[in-house]
Amino acid sequence: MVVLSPLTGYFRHQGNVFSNPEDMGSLKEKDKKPIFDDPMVERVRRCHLNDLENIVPFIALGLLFALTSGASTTTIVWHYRIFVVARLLHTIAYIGALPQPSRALSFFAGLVVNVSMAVQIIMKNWNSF
Ligand SMILES: N[C@@H](CCC(=O)N[C@@H](CS)C(=O)NCC(=O)O)C(=O)O
Repeated sequence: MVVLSPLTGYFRHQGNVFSNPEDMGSLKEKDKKPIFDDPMVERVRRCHLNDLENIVPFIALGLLFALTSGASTTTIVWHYRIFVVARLLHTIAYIGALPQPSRALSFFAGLVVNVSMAVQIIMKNWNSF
């Protein structure tokens, strides 16, 4: 997820795809137009947004899971491992425009981990709510 911001910047500079006038200083006057529909820049931005939708909840759930669920260390670590691999594969599938269902499967693997942790946290702490 952290790499996707610089990757967006890389594709912006590669194709002179800037969205703000102040970013276009090096361009000729006729080329100084904001561009919001470059396929590669938008792809990386969608991938970044999808990471935010999934990794931010994972951080909160992963912490609560480790601290409150009572699950064994092995169970916790395997949830983390599967999530990390799933999200790396999701990024590779998205940025590489790999054929579906590669991206969908990696997305669902990460989602299952988040749902599994959420369910276990709720079940363990139900009486404390
Ligand atoms: N916000 C997502 C919700 C569903 C989702 O995350 N789907 C996965 C698997 S198909 C995905 O990679 N969506 C593409 C995206 O978020 O740009 C969307 O708009 O698609």
